[in-house]
Amino acid sequence: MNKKIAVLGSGSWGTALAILAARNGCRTLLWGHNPEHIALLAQDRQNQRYLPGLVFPENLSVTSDLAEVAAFSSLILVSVPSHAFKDTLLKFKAHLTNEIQIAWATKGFNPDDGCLLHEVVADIFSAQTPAALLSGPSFAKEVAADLPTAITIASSQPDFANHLADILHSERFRTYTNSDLIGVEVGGAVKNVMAIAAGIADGLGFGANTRAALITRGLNEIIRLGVKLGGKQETFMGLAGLGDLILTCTDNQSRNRRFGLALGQGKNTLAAAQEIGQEIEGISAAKETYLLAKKYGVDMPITEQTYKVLYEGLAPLAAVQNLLAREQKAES
Ligand SMILES: NC(=O)C1=CN([C@@H]2O[C@H](COP(=O)(O)OP(=O)(O)OC[C@H]3O[C@@H](n4cnc5c(N)ncnc54)[C@H](O)[C@@H]3O)[C@@H](O)[C@H]2O)C=CC1
Ligand SMILES: O=C(CO)COP(=O)(O)O
Repeated sequence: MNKKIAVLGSGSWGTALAILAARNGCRTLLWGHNPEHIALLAQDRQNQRYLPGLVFPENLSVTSDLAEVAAFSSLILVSVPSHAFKDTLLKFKAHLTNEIQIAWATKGFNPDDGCLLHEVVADIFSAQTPAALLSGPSFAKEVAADLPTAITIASSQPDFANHLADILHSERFRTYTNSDLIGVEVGGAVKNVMAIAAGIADGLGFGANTRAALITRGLNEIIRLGVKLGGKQETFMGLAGLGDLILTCTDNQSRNRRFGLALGQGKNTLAAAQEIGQEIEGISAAKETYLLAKKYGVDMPITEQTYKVLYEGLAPLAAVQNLLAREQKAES
């Protein structure tokens, strides 16, 4: 395979995806914004901080120079946190001289305005720029350890989705294509809010019944918002919807779930976030989802209570009580 890809973001997910592409025979360049961290990666040939013990394949190199990225490949895969997504693309664009194809694996909204990330991409580049999103149940450590994983590649340009699938797909990493960008984006962003809520419930000592109820009613909320924003209902029953929701609400590898667990056990938001020490996308997604729900008149009670715990100092137990005290209604 004589293909090249540049991965932007040298955290756990960007590193795992770069290792995956390189293992598949693709020449891969991993970019990170922190030159000292990148120097360590170059020296150790592994990412000690995020994926210790996984030696980089030979065809994986690293850089902190966006000009080098722009010269290396016309295909980039962005895996920086959502708060850095727009800024990273703007800085990258300044170095571009040729056509570009953009994929991203970031899960979240643009923080300033709650826009979906495909809107950010279309604004910065053009609506014609080949664009695709990677999402679904995929913990970085398990992908890097080559454990079987299945994900969704969403794009309105089937040729580009297939091209990306060709680079990433392997026996241990199955890719499914989907044309519903909005549904896949909303599923990936809002499941992090539900994972915090599920963690809170477990941290408070509630049981499996509560967790299953939160996942099911959480899915309902995600569908209501996603369909309102233009996503397709069936997308939310797939890997990037229910699949990722189950993963992050039930497994302690999830930073969002662990953050919620710490809150339920009595830690404050700052202490809980410091304990995790990595990106917790659900914190900002709770705010953005809450504001979108208000803007579009969508009923999202779990999101609302999670928002109030994170931003208004509501006690986790009171949040659960508020949910339970809601009036009896038909299941929908
Ligand atoms: N870790 C995982 O298992 C998965 C993560 N994701 C998504 O991938 C995205 C990145 O998450 P992780 O890599 O897991 O986070 P992480 O916490 O492991 O690493 C975050 C990375 O972002 C970098 N960063 C921080 N501020 C930055 C800035 N202003 N500009 C550029 N880079 C900056 C950090 O230096 C670090 O390399 C998130 O949206 C997350 O939801 C998606 C699927 C799986
Ligand atoms: O999105 C993820 C797995 O699909 C990772 O979830 P966390 O960010 O909660 O760890």
